[in-house]
Amino acid sequence: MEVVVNAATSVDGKLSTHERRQVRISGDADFDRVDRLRASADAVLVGVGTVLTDDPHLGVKSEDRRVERLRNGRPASPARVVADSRARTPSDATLLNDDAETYLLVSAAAPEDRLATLRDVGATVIEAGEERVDLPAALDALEAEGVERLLAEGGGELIYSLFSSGLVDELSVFVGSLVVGGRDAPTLADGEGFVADFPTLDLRSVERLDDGVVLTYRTE
Ligand SMILES: NC(=O)c1ccc[n+]([C@@H]2O[C@H](COP(=O)([O-])OP(=O)(O)OC[C@H]3O[C@@H](n4cnc5c(N)ncnc54)[C@H](O)[C@@H]3O)[C@@H](O)[C@H]2O)c1
Ligand SMILES: Nc1nc(=O)c(N)c(NC[C@H](O)[C@H](O)[C@H](O)COP(=O)(O)O)[nH]1
Repeated sequence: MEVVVNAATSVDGKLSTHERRQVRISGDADFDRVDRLRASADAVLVGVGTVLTDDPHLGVKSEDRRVERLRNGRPASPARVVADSRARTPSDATLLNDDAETYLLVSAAAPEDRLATLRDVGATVIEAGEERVDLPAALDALEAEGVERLLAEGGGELIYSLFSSGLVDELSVFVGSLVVGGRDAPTLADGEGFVADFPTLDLRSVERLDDGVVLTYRTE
């Protein structure tokens, strides 16, 4: 499976404010680039933190791209996937609508009643891990469902875990020209943090877009 991570940060590396309030960092051209990435993916992954704060849709917005996918025998939008150890995704979350399939990656610690409620509203549940989602195992299960290209859109906890499990193949970051600040504001990679064996990246391109730059890396 090919795993592509995409996010937008401020120049100081933040994904959102210290209150975890969403900030529009990307401009229209960058959101269109994200739409193109979504259109090329079989599934889009976010952490439940992002679902709880942003209530994202994660679908392909461009009608031309939706039509092109349908013409190729694919659903108009990729499947949505949430890393959600304890099944905290609200049952009225936008990404549970009928626009595409939705997978919830949960752990053995997820309460049965929450799982039943979420299955009732159409979610497909994949269990991997005891307390927290075991991402390598969960991604193997997604691959068995036909997901060959996965786009991970954040947030910082999830992106850190993907790096720490060695699962990232490509990273693109839009760096917008603003400073968000805040020692507790989410950054591109949060989690515990590395103290050695830092993942190193191979810078492949630098592109000026909107009022910022897009940096694209492959992992080594
Ligand atoms: N600017 C951007 O590109 C961008 C993108 C996405 C999110 N955001 C922002 O990021 C913030 C949310 O990020 P976050 O870091 O709080 O949450 P997150 O979206 O990374 O979700 C983290 C949660 O996922 C669950 N999870 C399950 N298994 C996990 C695993 N193996 N590893 C890590 N997490 C696992 C846990 O409950 C964890 O708390 C919001 O403020 C949102 O607006 C910004
Ligand atoms: N690329 C990007 N630029 C930003 O400036 C920003 N704030 C996000 N934030 C990620 C956000 O949390 C969601 O994951 C989706 O960007 C929302 O997607 P929808 O429009 O609901 O499909 N992402």
